[in-house]
Amino acid sequence: MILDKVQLTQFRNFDSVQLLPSPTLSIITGKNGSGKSSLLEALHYLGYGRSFRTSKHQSVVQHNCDAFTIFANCISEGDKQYKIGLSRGHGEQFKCSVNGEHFKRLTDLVSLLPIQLFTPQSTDLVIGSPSERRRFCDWGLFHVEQSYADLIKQFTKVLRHRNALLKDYNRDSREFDAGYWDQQFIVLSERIDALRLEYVNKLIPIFKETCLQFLPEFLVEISYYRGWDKDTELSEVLRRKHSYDQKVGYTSAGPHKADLRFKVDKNQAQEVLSRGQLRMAVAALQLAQTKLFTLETNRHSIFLLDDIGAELDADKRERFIDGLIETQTQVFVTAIEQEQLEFVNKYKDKKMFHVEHGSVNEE
Ligand SMILES: Nc1ncnc2c1ncn2[C@@H]1O[C@H](COP(=O)(O)OP(=O)(O)OP(=O)(O)O)[C@@H](O)[C@H]1O
Repeated sequence: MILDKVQLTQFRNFDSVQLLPSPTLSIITGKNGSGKSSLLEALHYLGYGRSFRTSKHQSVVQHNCDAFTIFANCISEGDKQYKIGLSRGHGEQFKCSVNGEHFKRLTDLVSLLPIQLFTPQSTDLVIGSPSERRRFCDWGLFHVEQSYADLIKQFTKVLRHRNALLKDYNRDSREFDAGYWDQQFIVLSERIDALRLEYVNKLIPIFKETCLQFLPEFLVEISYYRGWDKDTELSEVLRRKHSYDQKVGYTSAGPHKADLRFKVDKNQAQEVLSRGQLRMAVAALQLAQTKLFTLETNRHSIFLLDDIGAELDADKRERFIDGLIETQTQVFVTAIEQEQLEFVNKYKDKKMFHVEHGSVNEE
């Protein structure tokens, strides 16, 4: 799916703007505070139902206005058109529609548009908490494996219930000890683990090959940790951890503790790599995921690159964008100045946009 037209109203500093992006590469330039990241933020809403800068939807609504609206005209691989609308006002729920039909669940909308984001903060994917890497893996599975979103939803419900019983264990242990919730927990955990393992096993060789282009001087390795000891059955792990879990009031092992572990030359990545190199590791990982997505689904994804000039040298910027365009990804890039992207002259059907005073003009 690619974006053919995007219209925003009352979104950040944009009163009302329209963008007709290129199917391959759209470059958005403008001074600090002109609204470049806000444009990407609006596209991010279409793929995730949230901003990448704030968890407060009201911050995104233009000052002194009631609601923001994002409208997008998308074209699928089979040339089918989708008209997507999304709006949210102060204290309201999302209103979303696809081809005029209103959707109750935001997941129905976000599953249509596989969007990835790279920003100067993206190093968190390597050096941040395991939840960042679980989200990364889950994005890949969510867009490749149709049943995955429901599986995660069921698991989250069971985990919450199990944790509530653990917290209450001293008052009433009967429901917990009956074993029904453990059985559910184990069945769902093993299904999630099997899918994640299969996914990571496909990702690793693509990542290795991509790393050779981005960080050839290092041996970068990733391995999958499933959230409990690899040689022990989950039922046994839960049994051994029971008194600890009861004391702390939550489940300390399971797929909600899974991770993708990074090693660079057998050390922690942050001990070996510079900030720019960490960004390259993230770029390689996201590019590998994009390649895998295209291979598995034969669909186009969308990639947002915010502030590309920050700590990536020209050679790496070019390599990153080349790699994305080779996988037929629709790419949106922001930069303060066009000089940061001189190499883009080689792309024939790119479009350049300039953002200024709340308007977006094609150049
Ligand atoms: N809710 C809002 N209503 C109106 N204007 C807003 C709102 N929130 C932020 N702004 C303003 O919108 C502008 C756009 O900011 P944005 O971060 O998108 O700019 P940018 O071009 O990415 O800047 P930089 O290059 O510094 O990262 C800023 O001037 C900001 O003050």
